[in-house]
Amino acid sequence: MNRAEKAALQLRAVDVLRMLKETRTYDELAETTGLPAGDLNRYVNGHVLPGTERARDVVEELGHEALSGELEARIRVDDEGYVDNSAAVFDQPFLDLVAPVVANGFDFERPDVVLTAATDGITLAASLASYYGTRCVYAKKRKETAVEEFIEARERLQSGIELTYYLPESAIDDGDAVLVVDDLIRSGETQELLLDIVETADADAAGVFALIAAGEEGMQRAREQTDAPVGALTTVY
Ligand SMILES: Nc1ncnc2[nH]cnc12
Repeated sequence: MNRAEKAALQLRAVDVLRMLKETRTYDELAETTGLPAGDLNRYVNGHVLPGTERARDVVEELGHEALSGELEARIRVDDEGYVDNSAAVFDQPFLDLVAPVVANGFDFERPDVVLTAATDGITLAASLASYYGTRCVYAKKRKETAVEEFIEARERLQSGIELTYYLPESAIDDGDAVLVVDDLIRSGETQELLLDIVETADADAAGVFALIAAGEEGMQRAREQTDAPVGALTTVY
């Protein structure tokens, strides 16, 4: 971790503690975290920053659990198993808390680019890209105007419909480490297309991440396609 990442981690730990503090007293927060109430008070009030190790523990362990809980509280699954996650993907401050937890808790290689597919993954990808200080790029189902060269990935879906995603060729360089992210992974079809784009670009996958895994199928499919870590913050059904 470089100095800027350490500072970002310390600030994110404060964000996580502030989130937890909203529903707890300092004594309860001390119990949850195992840290002294006096220190917590100074962190939450912004007078002192937690050291790097403490910050890492807060973000990786507490953050992960707390954010999975927050995410679960924000999503609704309908009778047919479809997920309404608008309360998560429309909430940029929430996603800004997710980014350091993802960056520190999933063994992903440090990416040069964060890649998603338009549209619902974009806010998450933007948070992650901002945390890592990298580009955020997204493939679309149509060719953007005035771009001359595209990387294309085409697939026939389970439904029989052919789907093509297009990414401007300049978005990913040879040898880039690319973190593939999306709000939701279910069949794994979108992730497969995005991983195809990474391969066509002669780049390397740094990992595959989704906020929500709807079942295990998509995660499994992604694992078959890449050796990079594949993870989700929460799994429904
Ligand atoms: N919102 C959603 N819920 C469940 N499966 C999906 N596949 C694509 N979008 C989905």
